Parts: sequence; structure tokens; C-alpha cells
Amino acid sequence: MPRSQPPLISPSILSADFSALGQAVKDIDIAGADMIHIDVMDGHYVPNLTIGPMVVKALRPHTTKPFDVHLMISPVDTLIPAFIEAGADIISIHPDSGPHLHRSLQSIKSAGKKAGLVLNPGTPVDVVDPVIDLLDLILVMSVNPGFGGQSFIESQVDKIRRLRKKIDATGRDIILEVDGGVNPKTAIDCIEAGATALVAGSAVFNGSGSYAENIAAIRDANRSTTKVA
Ligand SMILES: O=C(CO)[C@@H](O)[C@H](O)COP(=O)(O)O
Ligand SMILES: [Fe+2]
Repeated sequence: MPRSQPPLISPSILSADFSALGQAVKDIDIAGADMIHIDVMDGHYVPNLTIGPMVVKALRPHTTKPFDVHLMISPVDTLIPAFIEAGADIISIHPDSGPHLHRSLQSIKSAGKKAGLVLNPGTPVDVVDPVIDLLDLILVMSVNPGFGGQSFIESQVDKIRRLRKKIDATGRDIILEVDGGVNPKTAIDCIEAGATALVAGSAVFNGSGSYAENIAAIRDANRSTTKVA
């Protein structure tokens, strides 16, 4: 069942022009982004190296939209405070990126920030159970983490559905976000399965329309009007 509210759209700046990231953040803000997705990779947890807290801090004055920071770094604990200090609003971590998941999430919450847990395509849904009371967001990876521009892994749609049920059972408004290969076509299944936020890098920055049109096409994706050919 599609939900009554449209999903939040969180463009990933991994697909932006890295020589002009500040301008990219301003542009997607004006184009209607609800959040700014920042992919932090360490060349260790994932085979790619991107940006650190200094860049996040430099981008902070360019928008008032929430920074949705996806940490693909291990060990994660020692760097969480630096991203909080840099201006992150939501910090999402992978369950296998540190020795004590509950403690890591507590450190985010105790700083007054929103905490997210990321499930890779190979991560079972039950990983959320022992920590769901600490979660403001659950992020379903619909590609293996590390790179933008990969193809959406369809088997993750069932995982979104199963997480939707778990979230509904809590009675809390936990954001259910999907990340990887999201475009106006794949967004339809995500929305129908119960996603409430969608990350999109390539589809926003390299899509056929303006940033505003590309964001709107994902947000408004539905089976009757979106071209799926
Ligand atoms: O976390 C990641 C990749 O590890 C993502 O946030 C990607 O950056 C999304 O890019 P597209 O798949 O939308 O191009
Ligand atoms: Fe991401």
C-alpha cells in the first residue's frame, strides 16, 4: 500500500561535482531536497575513499537542510564525535563497523542527534531487533556499499516490506530509507513496500532533467504515471 505522505528525498552528493560541492548542496536544496545524503567511505570498510568531517563542516553553511550522514568507516566509534561536531543531523552506521553497536548508537543519541542503522544487502532484518528503541532511521542498502551508479538489487524490496512491519509494530515514526540504484522506476517498489525516504545520487545529478525535475520524478513515482519502459 502506498503511504499517504510522499517520501523524503535525500540526494547523495557522491554523484555531485566534487570541485564544487558547496554549490551542489545549494542547488539541490533549492531544487527541493528534503535532506542531504553524505557518503563517508574510508577505503577499509568499503573499497572507496570519499570525504571526512572537515568537508562536512565546510558544507554546513551552504544549507539548513538536515545532513543525512552515512558512515561507511571502521572502526566507527572514534570518528562519530567529529561528524557530530561538523554538523551532521542524522548519523547512520553499519552494524559490523564497530565492536559494540548499542554503545555506538547511544553515543549518537546522547549528543542529541538522530541515529540510523544500515543494512547491507547481505544483512538480515533481525539485526534491528536489539537496538530498535534507539533508532530514528533504518537504511536499507539496495546495492553493496562503496560506489554510486550501481544497479538496484530487487531482492531488497522484500526486506523493506519486512522492516515496515517491524517499524509499524513499534508505533514509532522511524524513517525507513532506501539507498542505492534508486530512480523513478525503482522508487515505485520502494514506496509501495513502505519506504519513507529515498537516497538518490546518479538519478538526481546525472538524470535527464533539472535537479528539481529529477527529485520530483522520484518523489512522485507511481505505477500509473511513471514511465517504466
Ligand atoms: O551509500 C551509497 C553507496 O555506498 C549511496 O548513497 C550511493 O551514493 C547512491 O548512489 P546511486 O546508487 O543513487 O547512484
Ligand atoms: Fe549512502
